[in-house]
Amino acid sequence: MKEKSALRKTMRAARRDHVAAIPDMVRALLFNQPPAGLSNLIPEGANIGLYHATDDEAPTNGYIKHFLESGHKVVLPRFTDASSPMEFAEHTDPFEGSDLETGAFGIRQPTGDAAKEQPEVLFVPLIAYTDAGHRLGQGGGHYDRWLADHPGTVAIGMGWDSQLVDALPTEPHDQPMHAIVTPTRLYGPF
Ligand SMILES: Nc1nc2c(c(=O)[nH]1)N(C=O)[C@@H](CNc1ccc(C(=O)N[C@@H](CCC(=O)O)C(=O)O)cc1)CN2
Ligand SMILES: Nc1ncnc2c1ncn2[C@@H]1O[C@H](COP(=O)(O)OP(=O)(O)OP(=O)(O)O)[C@@H](O)[C@H]1O
Repeated sequence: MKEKSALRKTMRAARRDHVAAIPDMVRALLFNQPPAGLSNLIPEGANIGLYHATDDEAPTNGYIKHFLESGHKVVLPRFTDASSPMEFAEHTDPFEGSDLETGAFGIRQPTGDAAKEQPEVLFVPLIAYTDAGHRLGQGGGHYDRWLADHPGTVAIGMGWDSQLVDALPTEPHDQPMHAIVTPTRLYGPF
């Protein structure tokens, strides 16, 4: 969809500028652990899906460590290219990343021998979001397809405040988030 691709371009650039303007010492303090308001959405012992963040994405390392320390299994997406579906596999070493390898688009993901697992709560990267929980992703349809195929999943968008937009172009396959978390706000739970 043309309108979405144009918006992705603008919003990726806005995100790059936003992140570049955050001093490193401040950035290190952000997204260290999920806000208390999310705890109702996260059943005890649930498998938690996160992602391995690229440079400008909301960082996930703090959440990964937090959930592992709280007794949850953490799973990360694994995919071969933009057109094939993604799956999730267990990640146990956030300190060294010894169980990860670099895949398509330079994204670190679980190696082939990591056990396939299903997330029950899924933190989702995004390019833009609205205050009603609508989300614009990378355009591969990976998360939209996965969430359509796993309807019980609690989906929580993770992004920077600069990624908020008034409205997004929508298509019937777009999957709404149950909540969106930023360094300053929790939108939802809806
Ligand atoms: N960190 C991370 N992992 C993820 C995703 C994501 O958005 N972020 N995904 C989300 O679905 C899945 C991978 N799917 C992807 C689909 C398309 C592109 C993509 O088109 N990338 C752009 C480059 C973006 C940029 O760096 O500005 C491209 O190559 O044109 C990336 C990932 C699963 N893992
Ligand atoms: N449930 C689905 N079944 C089949 N194809 C789908 C489904 N959901 C999305 N797609 C396809 O995926 C492609 C990308 O969709 P869209 O532009 O909405 O992606 P996005 O929301 O930005 O990406 P993502 O969900 O990966 O972050 C579209 O061609 C769309 O038709």
